[in-house]
Amino acid sequence: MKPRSSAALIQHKMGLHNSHHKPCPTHLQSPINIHTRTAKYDPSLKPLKFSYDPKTAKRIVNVGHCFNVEFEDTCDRSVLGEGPLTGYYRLCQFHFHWGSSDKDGSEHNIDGKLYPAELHIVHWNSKKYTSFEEAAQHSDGVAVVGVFLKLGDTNPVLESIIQNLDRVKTKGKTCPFTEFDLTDLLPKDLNYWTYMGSLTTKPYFECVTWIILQEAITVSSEQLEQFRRLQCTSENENPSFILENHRPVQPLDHRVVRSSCP
Ligand SMILES: NS(=O)(=O)c1ccc(NCc2ccco2)cc1
Ligand SMILES: [Zn+2]
Repeated sequence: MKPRSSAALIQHKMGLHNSHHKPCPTHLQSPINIHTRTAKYDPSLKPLKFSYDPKTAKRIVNVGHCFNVEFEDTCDRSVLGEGPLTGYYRLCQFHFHWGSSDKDGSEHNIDGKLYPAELHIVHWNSKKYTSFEEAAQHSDGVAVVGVFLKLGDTNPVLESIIQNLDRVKTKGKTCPFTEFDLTDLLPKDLNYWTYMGSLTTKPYFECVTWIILQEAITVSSEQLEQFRRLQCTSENENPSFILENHRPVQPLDHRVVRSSCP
């Protein structure tokens, strides 16, 4: 790259490196492709600390573009702490993203590799804010743990969720779902990548500290088929199915992905 003159350097530093003299906006959108060789090991990153109370599991809701497993989040009984976070974040729900075939479905990619599905465990900063909706308006408001699902044997813990899906087949339906230990769904190895990003569905707020686990959990092809039998229509409409609900990857811009291990 040709050397910059001092004037051009100053302009560049001030972000005036374009003709219309406005700094070009950087987007902090998610998901992204994680280029593992460019991720930077950060020894100051702490191990993740999951403190989930199975009694806070409440219900499963078909929200139209996916299903949410919701938790009681009126107090700090199930929280995620440490890791890249300051303080602890309160668990509010988890959900999945999947594709119309086993060839794609995850939102984040690893070195361009797509997984057939991705689990998102959603938490919000209950020390500073009073609800998820309020927290989602702030850059330090939300923390989402992403876990890849890879094709393999039937996952018995996933099965305990999937066996309820015929009770929430259509949009808006709910069913009780209690006494669930979410830590049973996590992989053994809790090493992670982390970066600042956004919600991957409307309203796409740039409020998320993303924490992507490096080890995947398994899901069988038959279990993925059950996800695709959920309907995005309500019970009195002609049925159409949630065949896929994953967002394409977004530009990384100047963001750096950090890794908890070298
Ligand atoms: N896929 S995800 O984990 O990034 C995610 C998580 C949560 C919401 N919530 C959507 C919402 C409602 C009010 C404000 O925001 C949307 C997307
Ligand atoms: Zn999600």
